[in-house]
Amino acid sequence: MKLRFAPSPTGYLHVGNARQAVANFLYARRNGGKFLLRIDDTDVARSKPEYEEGIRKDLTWLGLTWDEEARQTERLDRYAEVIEKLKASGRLYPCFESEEELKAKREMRIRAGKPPIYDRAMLKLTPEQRERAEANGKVPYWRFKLTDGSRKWQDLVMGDCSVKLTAISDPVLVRADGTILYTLASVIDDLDMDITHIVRGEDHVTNTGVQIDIADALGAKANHFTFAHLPLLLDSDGGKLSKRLDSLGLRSLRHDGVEPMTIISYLSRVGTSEDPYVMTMDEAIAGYNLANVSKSAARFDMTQLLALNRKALHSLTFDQVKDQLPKEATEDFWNAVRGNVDLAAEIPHWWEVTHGEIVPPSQPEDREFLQLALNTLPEEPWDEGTWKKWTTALKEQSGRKGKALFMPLRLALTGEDNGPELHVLLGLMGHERTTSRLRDAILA
Ligand SMILES: Nc1ncnc2c1ncn2[C@@H]1O[C@H](COP(=O)(O)OP(=O)(O)OP(=O)(O)O)[C@@H](O)[C@H]1O
Repeated sequence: MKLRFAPSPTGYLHVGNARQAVANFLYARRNGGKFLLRIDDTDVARSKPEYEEGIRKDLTWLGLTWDEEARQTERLDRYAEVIEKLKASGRLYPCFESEEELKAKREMRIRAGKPPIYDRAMLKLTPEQRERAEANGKVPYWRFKLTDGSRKWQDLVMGDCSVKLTAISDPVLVRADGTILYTLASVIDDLDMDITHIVRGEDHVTNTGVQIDIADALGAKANHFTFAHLPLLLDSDGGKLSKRLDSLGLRSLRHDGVEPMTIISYLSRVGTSEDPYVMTMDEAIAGYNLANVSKSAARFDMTQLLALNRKALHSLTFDQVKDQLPKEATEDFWNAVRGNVDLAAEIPHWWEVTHGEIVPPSQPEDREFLQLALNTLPEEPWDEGTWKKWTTALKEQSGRKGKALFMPLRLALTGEDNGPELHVLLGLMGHERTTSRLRDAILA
């Protein structure tokens, strides 16, 4: 068994692309198969080395490893060979119509109530007509003659699938400048590289019908590949994700401090009936099952991802998280804040709270209470009982309790209306910082 993830380096990966990478990887590993990374860079105008580098970096960060890799632009000689064969067999046929001519034809067909598919006029071109066109300086591009019928397959996610080839225009597979299109290059690669399972987005269903036809023309046996088309992942408003717009990009999730295993766990369960929980990679592999993937589009739920990430961060030990913490951070600090952050990007703020500077918000109606808090703050040395001693005294002298007692203190000491336990933070902040913060809050 061998699977592949074949992104085009035309942008940075978003969570939708990542869903496919994760599905291919987990499925391959679950079944003892191989996993190949193939960079589909035949679209030279849009492909960029920095995107390719970005893709590798994001996949590596996620913890996905691949056994082989390939790049389409390194296989151009092989493609040329196959293209010649398809031309010789007549399956690739030369076309000379311009964009404008094709547009006019499409409009005519629509007016005549016919589907706007290519009429195969160029199939009837005589050798003389072709010579004349070339003598006039026209260079052909090449279409693939689809068979007249439907291509069917049993999809691991979508079930029975069928694509009616008579309802599709013969696809252009070679441009006038001789460059190959993705649709053909990808079939040649999948055959040459012994890919057995093609797991990709639902946007490829029509391509699959065409590609089965191409694979057949290249001599592949029936049902050579097993297909699984996973529904697209939409943003929370149901909108399309786009590599070009960098929407929900892996890079930005990484920079915000989402843990890679949060993403793997989430993506392995999104669009299934099973709830995600924070898994190890081994658990994700062992529990992955394409049969659980729903046929309908799934929405990416940031709130759910953050809740999962909070749990993932909570479970990290000081040693595991050290690299993401401020340089001087201690284990006590991590233990105090670890249950209260959704994103690692929030950690520096808590470091400022316990060891740096913050500007407390103004609480004019609580100034007197804060002054009382300052007056009753126990002198050093502090110990485990200091918080209790302080708040008991404060409670007695102010007559406050519950939220009225704790919220002004929390706001004055941390600048936030929620966060780690105050008694733990107090110990980390120390007497001097606590005093000056209360003073600042009184003056704010
Ligand atoms: N929103 C999405 N949800 C799930 N899978 C997706 C989504 N968008 C793309 N994919 C899948 O990601 C894989 C990588 O494809 P590709 O690199 O062509 O991405 P793309 O986002 O479609 O790129 P482009 O915008 O350049 O066409 C394919 O399997 C494709 O089906």
